[in-house]
Amino acid sequence: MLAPHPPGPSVHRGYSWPGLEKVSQTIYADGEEDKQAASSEDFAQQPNVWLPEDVLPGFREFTTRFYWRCFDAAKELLRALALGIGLDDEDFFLRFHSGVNNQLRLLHYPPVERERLARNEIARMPAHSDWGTITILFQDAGGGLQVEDPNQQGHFVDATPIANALVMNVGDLLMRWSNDYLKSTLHRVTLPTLAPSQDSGGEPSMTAPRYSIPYFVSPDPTAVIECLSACTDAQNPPRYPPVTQEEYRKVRARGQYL
Ligand SMILES: O=C(O)CCC(=O)C(=O)O
Ligand SMILES: [Fe+2]
Repeated sequence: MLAPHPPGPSVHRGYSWPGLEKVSQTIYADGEEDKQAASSEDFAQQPNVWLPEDVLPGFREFTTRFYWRCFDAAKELLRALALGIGLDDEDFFLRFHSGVNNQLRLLHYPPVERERLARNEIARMPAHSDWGTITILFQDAGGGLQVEDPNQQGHFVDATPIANALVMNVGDLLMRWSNDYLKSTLHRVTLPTLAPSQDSGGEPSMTAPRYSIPYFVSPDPTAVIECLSACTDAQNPPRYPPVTQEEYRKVRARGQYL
């Protein structure tokens, strides 16, 4: 193993093999390890785990550049969200996000038997919400990502791939900030929507592999997330107590909700 995932389920770095997280094959990379080590203890405990440079020349440099490019796009979204929520200060969210606590994941879902996936005997990724502020997601053309209809529990709709478009998920912390005005929806990855004949020419009883790249945008660990007054009033009091990102991450890593 050239870039092994560190022990324990809550540290997301390096290569994570199928089954480790009940997900699939993933490579995690986080921003810039120099910055992390310098910026907080937390990141010193979670240094990146890179492949040796000669195994995949340029991977580290490219991935790091891509990480910060994604953050540029995310900052535009955070500004738009601030205005959409009704804040006067479009930079409000930026003050809580230096970018070092984001996470870039390169996901590979190997081919699986269609029947078993259809019968829910295996899941590509079970239903969950993301923990951070927002997630931006790049997905291939195969389909399979579904989002729960917030008005109809248990009813999932396809997030059909659109060429050159990214998907943006609202995470739990933006839901808390906005006092449920923006919902962090449950989503999952299931059977590809592409017909077997359109798959990449493999076995018809097997799905094609799936590739996706989520970029999780999280506040800095010490940021306090508190329901915004723009989203609360007498009829709509704050639904959540203030919490730091670090506290919330730990609670969710234990499989709990606050
Ligand atoms: O692979 C996908 O499209 C979804 C990934 C996802 O939801 C996640 O990693 O949190
Ligand atoms: Fe997700």
